[in-house]
Amino acid sequence: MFDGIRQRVHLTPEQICAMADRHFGIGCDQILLVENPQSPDCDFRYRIFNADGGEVAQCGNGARCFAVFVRRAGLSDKEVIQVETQSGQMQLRILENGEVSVNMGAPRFAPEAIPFKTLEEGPEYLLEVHHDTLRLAALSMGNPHAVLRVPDVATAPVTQLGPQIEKHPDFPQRCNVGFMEICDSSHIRLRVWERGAGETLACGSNACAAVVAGIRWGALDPAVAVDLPGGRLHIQWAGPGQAVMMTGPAQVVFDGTWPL
Ligand SMILES: N[C@@H](CCC[C@H](N)C(=O)O)C(=O)O
Repeated sequence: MFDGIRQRVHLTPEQICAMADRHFGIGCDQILLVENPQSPDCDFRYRIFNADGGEVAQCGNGARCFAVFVRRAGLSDKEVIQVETQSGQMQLRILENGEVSVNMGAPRFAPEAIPFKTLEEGPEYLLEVHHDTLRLAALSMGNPHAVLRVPDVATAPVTQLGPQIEKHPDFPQRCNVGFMEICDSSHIRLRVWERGAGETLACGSNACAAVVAGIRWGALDPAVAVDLPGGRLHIQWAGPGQAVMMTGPAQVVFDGTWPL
């Protein structure tokens, strides 16, 4: 059980993100707040906040970082850590090489589960954006994702189209937008415009969404290496109803304390 919360402080997520910026001079993409779990099967529970202070249900990078944080702080020596999140129970496994493998759960495609406004469910949708019609996949990894295929990720219009798709009225809870270049059937390059955070160096849940979309389009194998600006992830998906497995590193950047 987690016994780290000794003092309750009343800060809003916006205040925490702003303090992180002020004290550490960084732009945080997400912050995780750790709590005691409700289920006896779980070791920890955490809540996830985007840089804009909005609470969200899923964060693949956060899951890997959390596993490394727990091990480093000596909070658990279990090989598999069970955590509760808003998107359900997740298993985080620390591998011998220090990387973390995360069971990200099964993707969901039902439009109301994403949520995405469309008349029919499909592996691909057409979305009108500023007089252009874009082809994209829409799916949920516990949080909403759109994935577009681009010829060259380096020149993809991430900062132009990303915010427009993120806030498109057909995504009523907004979405994370991935721009995927398929190098070959087991290797993609990806840049992500994240809901509530803008373009980030990596997004684990969008990496899962991109690989799932590519597999459904018949363009990718069940195991794919995903190169993001921040590093490489390995994603595996065996098909509908199966959980997506994400494996990759997490690196400690610094420790800090806030005088409250
Ligand atoms: N911005 C996302 C939540 C964070 C995703 C994360 N960076 C990841 O690695 O999966 C959202 O609003 O859903």
